[in-house]
Amino acid sequence: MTRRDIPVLDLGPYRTGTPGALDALAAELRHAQENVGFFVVVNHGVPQARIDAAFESARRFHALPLEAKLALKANEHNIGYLPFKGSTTRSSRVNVNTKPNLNEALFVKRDLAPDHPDVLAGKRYKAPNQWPGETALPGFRADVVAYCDAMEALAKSLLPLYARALDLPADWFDKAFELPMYTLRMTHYPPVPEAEIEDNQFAIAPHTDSGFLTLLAQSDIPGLAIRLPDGTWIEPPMIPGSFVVNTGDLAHRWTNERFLSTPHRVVHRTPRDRYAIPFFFDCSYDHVMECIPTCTGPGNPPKYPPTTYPEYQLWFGSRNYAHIAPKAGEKMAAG
Ligand SMILES: O=C(O)CCC(=O)C(=O)O
Ligand SMILES: [Fe+2]
Repeated sequence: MTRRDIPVLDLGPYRTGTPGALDALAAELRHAQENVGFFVVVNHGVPQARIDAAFESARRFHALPLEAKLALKANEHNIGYLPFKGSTTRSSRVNVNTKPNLNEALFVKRDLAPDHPDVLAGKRYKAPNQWPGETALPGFRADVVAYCDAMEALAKSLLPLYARALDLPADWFDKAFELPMYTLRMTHYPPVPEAEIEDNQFAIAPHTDSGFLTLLAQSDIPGLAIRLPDGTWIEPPMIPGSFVVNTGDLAHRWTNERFLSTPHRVVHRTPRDRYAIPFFFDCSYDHVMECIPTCTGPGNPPKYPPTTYPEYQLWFGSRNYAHIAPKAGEKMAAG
């Protein structure tokens, strides 16, 4: 297997409305989703300055003193700071991960005001972000929110392709994604001397992402590897300014396993700090993901019960993070 096994999709003709471009690209997407679960997009329209500012925000945040970061420790909504070695990827189906990941991260969700009705109602995963002060990091909040807005717009623009790839009308996902849930993970992987890395320990251990799709701005430092269905690990083509896009577990379940949720991991051997800013994109909070009609039929019954974002994320979060646990009466999806 070679690098060429991860398809590169050019969004240019689709974005400019070239006749036939939607269905041509949807066919490429279908191939990528059914065979690899990962692809790379170019000509996506997100300005490079916006991407650079997001990487710079990650660098600035993690350069803060540890006490300042610990003051923002991730809460029951998985919003906030996850300390170094603060997660162990127990949700994995491809590796028994017992060692904590060699990274620290800041999790950001849609920027809700403290008096937002869902916040006041105490809904899981609906809470204000935990920002460092404007004095400590001037412009940080504005840059991160602008990046989330750009990622939300890009992800939404891909939905007609996902719909056509599944032989559905182009607007089929519109209702489900009326107010998408999303999470930006701003990760720092410090260089760790070889001698300090234990057996079966990773910068981020083999895992599948939990959501519908992930947009990962390409880092200039390698480390990400993808496990193809035949078991070989390959690296995505490093195309500056591109995004690596992959399907997560919720798309895998929703499509009755037609779209792959492909395992991946990060091994960080470059003696430099590595930053990653994956954006995890999901449907609206209350939308019930029930097996997509074109993914089931005689002899192919739905393999999963219908589920919602909070039900599935609660299972995933409680496996991987000590700070996430179901409360009495809270519904959780079996993984
Ligand atoms: O750091 C990367 O390149 C990928 C990180 C990743 O897979 C994740 O955070 O889910
Ligand atoms: Fe991932």
